[in-house]
Order: sequence, then C-alpha cells, then structure tokens
Amino acid sequence: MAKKQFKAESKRLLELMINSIYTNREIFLRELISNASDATDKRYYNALHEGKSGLNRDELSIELAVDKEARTLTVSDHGCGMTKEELEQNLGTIAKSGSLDFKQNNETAKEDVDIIGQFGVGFYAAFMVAKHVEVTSRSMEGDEAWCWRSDGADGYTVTPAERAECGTAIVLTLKDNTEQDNYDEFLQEYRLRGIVTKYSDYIRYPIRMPVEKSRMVEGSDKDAEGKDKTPEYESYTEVETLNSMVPIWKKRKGEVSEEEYDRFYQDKFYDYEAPLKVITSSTEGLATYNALLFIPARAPYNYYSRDFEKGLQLYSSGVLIMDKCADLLPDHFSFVRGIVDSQDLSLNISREMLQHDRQLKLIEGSLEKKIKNELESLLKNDREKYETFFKEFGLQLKYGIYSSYGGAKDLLADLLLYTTSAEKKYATLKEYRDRMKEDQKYIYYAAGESAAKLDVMPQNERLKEQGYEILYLTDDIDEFTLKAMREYDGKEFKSTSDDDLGIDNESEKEEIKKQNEDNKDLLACVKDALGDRVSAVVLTSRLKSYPVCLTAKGQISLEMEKVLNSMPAPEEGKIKAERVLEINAAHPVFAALQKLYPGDEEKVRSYAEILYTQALLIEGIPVEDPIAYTNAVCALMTGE
Ligand SMILES: Nc1ncnc2c1ncn2[C@@H]1O[C@H](COP(=O)(O)OP(=O)(O)OP(=O)(O)O)[C@@H](O)[C@H]1O
Repeated sequence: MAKKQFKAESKRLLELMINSIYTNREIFLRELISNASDATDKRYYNALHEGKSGLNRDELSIELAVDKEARTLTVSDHGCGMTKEELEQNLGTIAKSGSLDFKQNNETAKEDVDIIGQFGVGFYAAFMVAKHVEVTSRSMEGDEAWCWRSDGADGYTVTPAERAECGTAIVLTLKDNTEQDNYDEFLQEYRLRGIVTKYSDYIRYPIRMPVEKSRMVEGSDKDAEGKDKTPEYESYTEVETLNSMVPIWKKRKGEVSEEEYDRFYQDKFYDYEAPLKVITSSTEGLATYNALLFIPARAPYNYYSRDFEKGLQLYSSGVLIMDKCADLLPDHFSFVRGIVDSQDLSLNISREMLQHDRQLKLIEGSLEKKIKNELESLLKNDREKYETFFKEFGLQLKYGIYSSYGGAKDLLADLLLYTTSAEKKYATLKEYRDRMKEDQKYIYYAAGESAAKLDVMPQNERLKEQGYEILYLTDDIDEFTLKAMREYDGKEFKSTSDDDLGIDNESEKEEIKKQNEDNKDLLACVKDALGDRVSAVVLTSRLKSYPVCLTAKGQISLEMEKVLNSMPAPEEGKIKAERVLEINAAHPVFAALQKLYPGDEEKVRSYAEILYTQALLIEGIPVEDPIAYTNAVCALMTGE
C-alpha cells in the first residue's frame, strides 16, 4: 500500500507552536536578535573563509529602531541575508533551520562562530506580538533584495524589494492593544533595553538603538549679565550599545580580576557582599559547557525555608534560556549561584523538556564533582574560610546525607565538621578517625543543645576521662545524619548513651551484671515508683561523679525524641523514646537507697522521684511536675 503523507493544518500548527513553545512573549526579541547574530556570524565566517579581509566585527552591529506612530519595531542586521529561495525555505517552512544546515555543512566554523539557531521555530515567536511581519533581505550571494510579508497564520508573500547592502531588516507591526494586553510596551526604550540585557547581553555583536536623552542647552544657565538662572533642557537622540557583549565566564580565569568577578556576582545576584569563593569550569567532551559559579559568603535570609528556590542561570551560546534552572544543582549544593553556558542546548526547549535532557544531567554530574573538589581544596588550603562556609551552609550538607538515606555519604562525609570533646574547635571525621585510640571500636558522639552542655553530660564523663574523643552534635539534624551514614571508614558511630560502649572489660561487665542481679528488688521498687515514665531502671558503670543519667533503648534517642516532637504533630502522634534511668552503682546515693530498702519503701519512692527529675534536668528535658519535685526536695531537707 502506498504510504501517505501526514497532512498538517499549517495555520493551526503555527498557532499551537507559538503558544506552546513559549511561555513568555518578551522572548520574541531574543529570538530575532539571536537570528541576527547567527546571520552576522555566517557572513563573518564566509568572509574569513574566502580570504576577504576588511570586515570588522564591531561594525557588524544589530540595530533596533522604534516608530511609535506607526507602532513598529525593526530589528536589522548586516549579516548574510537571504535569497528569495532562502526566504521561502527558512521562513516559509516551520521547523526548517538554515542555521542548523550551516553548522552541519561547516564543521570547521566552530571556533570562529557561535551559531545559536537549530530548530527553525524561533522566528515565529514574532507573531506573539506582531500582527504583521515584513522581512526585507539581501543575500551576500547576490544583489537582489526580496521582501517576505506575512500576517501570521494565513500564509506569506515574497516580492522584489530594495536594499543597498546585504543583511536583513525585520519590521514588526505590533498587535492592537486590548484590555488585557498592552503591546505598546515593546515600543518603550526602557523595556527593550531591559529585554536585551536580560536575554541577549552576551551576544557578541553590538546591539544598538537610538536612545532619547536630555541635555542642558549650552549657556542657558546664565543670563545676559552672567548670573545663574534656571537652565533650559533639550532632548536629542544618541545611538547606544545596549549589550555588554563578552560574557565574563568565557574569559580565562587569569584575564579577570578578583574585583571584576566580585562586582559581576554582586550585580547579577543582588548580594551586598562579595562571594566567599569563585569557581570557574569549562569542559569539553560529553558535556560541553562553561560555568561560573559562586559560593555566597552568607546564606540568604530565606535559605533554610520553603521559599528558597535553587538554580543556576542557564545560557545557550550566551543567550539566556532560564533564570533558575534547578536541574543543574543537586539539593546538597543548592547554595551555589552562578551561570552555565552550553552550546549543546536549544533556546526553545521548555522547562518540562529540560528535566529530561540528558545533556543537562551530564552537566549536573560534572558540576557536582567540581563543587565538591573546590570545597575540599578550600578545606585543605584555607581552613578558616571553609569554617565560615560551613557555619552558613554545613546544615545543607548534613541534610544531603540524611535525605539521601546515606546515598550522598561518599560525596559529602569528608566535608562535614563537628566540634569535639578533645579540642573545642571543628574537626573533620577523618581527623577524628586519625586521632582514634588504637583499641577504639567506635566513633563516639553525644547529641545535645550546645558543646558546653555536652561537655558536662554525665554519660560522657568516663569516656572522656579514659581519653576517648566524642563528637558533639548540636544541630537537630546531626544524629539523623550519622544514623543515615551508619559508619565512617569502617568505624561505626556510637552514641555515648548506648548500652554497650565497648570500653568495659569482661570482668567489669560481669561485676555490673551481678550488682544488677543482687539489687533486683530495689531497682524494681524504683521502677514501680516511676511507672511508665521509664521502661527500665538499671545500675551502670558508665557514670563517674554523677549519681544518675537518662538514656534511651532502641532507635530513638532522647535528642531525636526532642527534635521529632518539636515538629507539628497531633498529641497522639508524639514520639516517645524508651527511657532508661541509670544509677551509678558506685555513688553514695545508691548506697543510701540500699540502706532504705527493704524497710522504708515510701522513702525509696520519694528518692526515685528526685533522682528521675535530676536526670531530666541534666538532659535538658522539661520537668513534668516541678511542684512535686520541690516538695520532695524540701521534705528531704527537713528530714521528714
Ligand atoms: N536575520 C536573518 N538573516 C538571515 N537568515 C535568517 C535570519 N533570520 C532567520 N533566518 C533564517 O531562517 C531560519 C529559521 O529561523 P528560526 O528563527 O525560525 O530558526 P533557527 O534560528 O534556525 O532555530 P531556532 O528555532 O533554534 O532559533 C534560520 O535558520 C536562518 O537560516
């Protein structure tokens, strides 16, 4: 059976395309300027190729002109222009890209030119704002000029025209204003300037526009006698270049001063402080891109809130595609700001398509490695600066490990810092590991409100005295992060509140087991007094000078209980750690309890309350019944 061609309703197709590809109509100007830049590149390349000299890039400007009365906006260039056939092929066929053909036919053109177009659809964006489009063009190949005219969906005409030199002028007659849409905005100088600097600032040819200015009429500030008077002003027109042309990220690092980078960052990302670190990266191969990244000196006020939007600016050959491309940055490095410019991406690509873009994934992977290496070298070579960084953004790194269930551990573990019991300053896990005692089985940690509080926590006392170092976890996320990591370099993390810290020898273990056994009834009496506030009461050897401490059995520690319960949840959804009251078997307080039992159970019960409350106070957990506690202490003091 003969194969039939699909039929397309070109009018509908054009409408569909215009309305689905672009979400923002101001980008029509970006498209036309990119086309003008491509055409100029082609002309320049051709001249080079044919050995013609005398073509100066700076003279090949792209010009914008506005006629407010006629409501037209003209974009013209001195590029390669189009023949009659090319006008028909390129502008008469949707998705036909002369630029892509050019790129494919001129593989060597890569270094000299930076062709942007490839999909053959950008031009039609003009119809988002124009009711009528006229393209007058003269090709560099001949001396005839032609004019292509169209009102959009209904087709086009091509007729002979006049033009003195090669190039193209596109005249857009803007759509009529409606109640919802005001197209006159595209006749305003400040608006056009804004669009050019937003999207086309780094087009390599000057984009010029006549700009209305005002100046004082010479001598008008003095009267005939030479005395000051109110001056008169006159308006005049001056042609200005709107774009800055050379993207700073395309310059080599040595060519740009630190101040230039800082100024660029502060202007572009509205930060009043210079960045903590500038990262430049350019890669060729699977993912070809230039990147200029910055680590801010301070976390933005909304950084740790839902409002914060991560992302890098994404450019394709110097033309802005997206202001905040989230897919370029993994969450754990969401604090990084900056720019990525890749030739391999298309301008017309939508946000949805970008998410699945393989190229983008490759760039993200490569940037992730680069950022990690830069942070590592900062840690190694400028510790002070790194610590400043960590104070601002360390939480995000920890969160990265936690939220990936440990998946990001290899990438991030060596970037973490913790204060420890040994020196009251930051240590990396590797530094801790290197300092571990020879027979040390675990990496010890204690979680609490502050290093000062952890330093006097009963359960840390004996470990510290025996020369074991303890990581002090003071951020809510810390314990969750370590649990997600489970171990570092073959050593498991162990909470200092854990049952078995691995420091007791066999005879010590036996001894405490025996003491628990011998005092079973007394401990049961204390447990009974405390009811289900604790799940067990035991004698311990972990304490030295303190009489009691509270620990937790199972996966949820007391600190985790605090953190989890600080989040909004219904009362019945509150999480409870399995609390264990540990009593120091060698403390005189325990000897006092032993004297009371058996015989004075009433007093044992009252002491149990006091000891439990003391343990809560030490842990920083709110006391459940302060009045009862005060009464019990008073009774104790008065010997009642
Ligand atoms: N100012 C111009 N001078 C010369 N040729 C032009 C000009 N504008 C457009 N063209 C030709 O028309 C073709 C189609 O343009 P269009 O903007 O629709 O797509 P494109 O630029 O090729 O690709 P993209 O959709 O990726 O922007 C271009 O490839 C180019 O050959």
